[in-house]
Amino acid sequence: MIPAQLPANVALLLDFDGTLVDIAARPDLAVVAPALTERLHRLYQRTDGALALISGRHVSSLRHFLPDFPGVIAGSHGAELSLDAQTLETFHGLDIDPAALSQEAKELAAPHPSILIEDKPLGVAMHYRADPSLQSFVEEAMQTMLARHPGMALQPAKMALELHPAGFGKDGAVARVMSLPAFAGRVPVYAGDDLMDEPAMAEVQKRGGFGIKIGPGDSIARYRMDDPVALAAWLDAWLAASVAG
Ligand SMILES: O=P(O)(O)OC[C@H]1O[C@H](O[C@H]2O[C@H](CO)[C@@H](O)[C@H](O)[C@H]2O)[C@H](O)[C@@H](O)[C@@H]1O
Repeated sequence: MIPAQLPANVALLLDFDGTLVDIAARPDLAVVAPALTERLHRLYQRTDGALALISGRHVSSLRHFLPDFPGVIAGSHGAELSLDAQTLETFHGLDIDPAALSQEAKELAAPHPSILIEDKPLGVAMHYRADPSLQSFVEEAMQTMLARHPGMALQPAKMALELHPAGFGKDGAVARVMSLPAFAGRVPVYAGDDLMDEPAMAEVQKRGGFGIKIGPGDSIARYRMDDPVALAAWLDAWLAASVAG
């Protein structure tokens, strides 16, 4: 079911992969349409700045794809917060050596060259999208990494498993963003496509807002849309109606 409209005083919280852009073969191959950049600027203006990306990606990856994004970015599953291009705050208290994690993951994945290791500043991800039959192998390898790194946790993603600081998730990211001045007192609406988005859906619905699940799969979100194209069209219609009204 598609929501009839957005609340007048909405805070828009948006996931990136699978929600604003289509899922791609590899993380670096995500494609940002020029219309998306323009849409995000208009949403930022229409919400008086209450626009945030809430992503499993790290902030610098999101700024690479959306260099002019005007809103707030909560990255790395809520362990990072960036209010603008000049600021980046991290919240974990761990001593993380990303190069060592990357090397370790590469060694564990070495028997299967189709596994992709994604370097992340606060962890590492192992992707098996190129060969989904390697899911169990990846799960086992990442369990090995988890056992070696106290304070870290595993986060399943689409055709991937990520090691990242424990105690962080998108529900915490939503709570942190909603406490910022531009967001406080507004009705949070969250759109996401993945399992890792479900805690965020729960958090916004607990706060009187609603979630929108993008694509197939079980979800506690009150609403659903087929794909990023459907979400984009719905947001554009809301922006157009705002101008007309
Ligand atoms: O929270 P998100 O913004 O949705 O980010 C979640 C993870 O997305 C990326 O991986 C996923 O998208 C890739 C590109 O479409 C795809 O190739 C991969 O299979 C998906 O799992 C990203 O690479 C991760 O770091 C994010 O945590």
